[in-house]
Amino acid sequence: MASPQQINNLQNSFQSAVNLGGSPGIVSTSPTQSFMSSVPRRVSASRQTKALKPFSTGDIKILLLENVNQTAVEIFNGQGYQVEFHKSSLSEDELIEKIRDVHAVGIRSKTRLTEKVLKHAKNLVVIGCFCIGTNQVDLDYAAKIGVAVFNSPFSNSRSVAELIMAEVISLARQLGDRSIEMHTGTWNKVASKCWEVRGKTLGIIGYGHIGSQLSVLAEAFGMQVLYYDIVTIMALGTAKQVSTLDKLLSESDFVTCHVPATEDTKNLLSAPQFAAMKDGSYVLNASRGTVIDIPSLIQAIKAGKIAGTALDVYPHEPAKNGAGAFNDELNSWISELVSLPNVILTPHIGGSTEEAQSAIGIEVATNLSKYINEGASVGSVNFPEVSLRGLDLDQENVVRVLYIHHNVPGVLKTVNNILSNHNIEKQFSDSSGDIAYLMADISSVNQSDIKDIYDQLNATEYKISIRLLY
Ligand SMILES: NC(=O)c1ccc[n+]([C@@H]2O[C@H](COP(=O)([O-])OP(=O)(O)OC[C@H]3O[C@@H](n4cnc5c(N)ncnc54)[C@H](O)[C@@H]3O)[C@@H](O)[C@H]2O)c1
Ligand SMILES: O=C(O)CC[C@@H](O)C(=O)O
Repeated sequence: MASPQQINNLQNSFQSAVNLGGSPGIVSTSPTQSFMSSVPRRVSASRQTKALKPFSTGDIKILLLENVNQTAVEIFNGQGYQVEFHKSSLSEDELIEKIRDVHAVGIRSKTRLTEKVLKHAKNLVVIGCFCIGTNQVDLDYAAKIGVAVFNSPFSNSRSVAELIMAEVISLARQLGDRSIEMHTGTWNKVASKCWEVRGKTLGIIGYGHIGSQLSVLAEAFGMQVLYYDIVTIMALGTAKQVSTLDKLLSESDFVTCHVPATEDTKNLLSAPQFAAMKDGSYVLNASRGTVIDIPSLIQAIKAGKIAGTALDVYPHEPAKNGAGAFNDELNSWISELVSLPNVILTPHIGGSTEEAQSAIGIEVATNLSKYINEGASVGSVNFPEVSLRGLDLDQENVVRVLYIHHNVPGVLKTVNNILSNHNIEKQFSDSSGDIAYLMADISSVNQSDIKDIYDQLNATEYKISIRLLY
């Protein structure tokens, strides 16, 4: 586990890498119980900006599920937030109960934050997906209720690419089967249908962070790389982008999926696609369980068309670790799948390395803290990206207004009218679809003005949510 010093160093390098300004101070969400309490301000030694800090930090409640890395827990504890940590995901009923009062929730891929669940969240400000995928969250609904969602877009990409590379070789050499045989006392020294990967073609579907990392690794093993993507992407090394999925399928010895779970990628590989593949080729999937139609894959393996598969993700996955959790009740075809030769199955561990989890913990916890403390939404996946530079140390009586609203004409006029008794030091506003987000630093604000500003903004017809930081 990383030491506090290591976390600090990693956090510092993360902050400078993403170039997020502002203060590391402590803040809360809305002018509730403790907003008038006077808490000493903390100041960043390096940036010399003023820490925004309206309320007692003890008011901020963070719910962390699915064994989110301890680096995140330490960052949130360091901010003075109240952290409730769970190793596994929760049932929908438990989640609804727990989400009621919290300001932030941190999850990985198992927890479904649906509209039904989010409707019960009364104080929620931000969601952190401590992973790449965000399909488990209803992003549109979250934005609609003014909740920003952050993820970690690439901290585990290398880990996934390395796992896939290992599996490409394992499939080519039937390593899974040989290992299982040895574990049961069987010595089976065979070369038939075992291959080198050198000179073979790897077909990558989705040439994003993971697909492109994998491309570099595969070429280092002497493989040729083809990729198919819905956008035109510059090839790394000597990889070649192909214009159709069929072309990739018909020319590749190994086909691997690295696309997000969307309506378009549902059953992207099904019976017709397996039929279009080379005889004796291999299929890998470490993206999402919806991307491959597994019953059709089973038929293609049984028919001898596909020589093996490596799967890390499934349409339904167990909520927690444990013996017997991966069974036909979860997905009706599991016993059939496990009985087939050259099938490598892993429990969604593509991104599960110490390096990736620690980096994800730091990245997402830092972004969540910056959003809670300063309102900075840069890097959010469902929100307009807005940030303001930090306040100078000597600025007194300054309030930061965070106003999330419906994207309709007339808002700025109304809001600036409310703020007009004060000096607007700086202001930034952006929109994304129906949602818009305005940040403004206003000066010459007495403590007694704060509640009045809040009430006036709260009464505006366009408002989705408001926070005032000072
Ligand atoms: N197994 C794991 O532990 C693990 C870890 C990380 C990510 N993932 C999954 O892998 C997915 C990909 O990750 P990434 O970081 O490379 O994402 P990314 O967004 O960087 O890249 C995805 C690529 O897929 C392309 N794409 C989208 N729809 C497509 C389609 N219909 N056909 C072809 N290409 C399409 C996009 O244009 C993009 O280039 C994630 O969405 C996540 O669900 C799994
Ligand atoms: O850690 C997880 O649960 C998810 C890993 C991976 O699928 C991701 O989306 O990053």
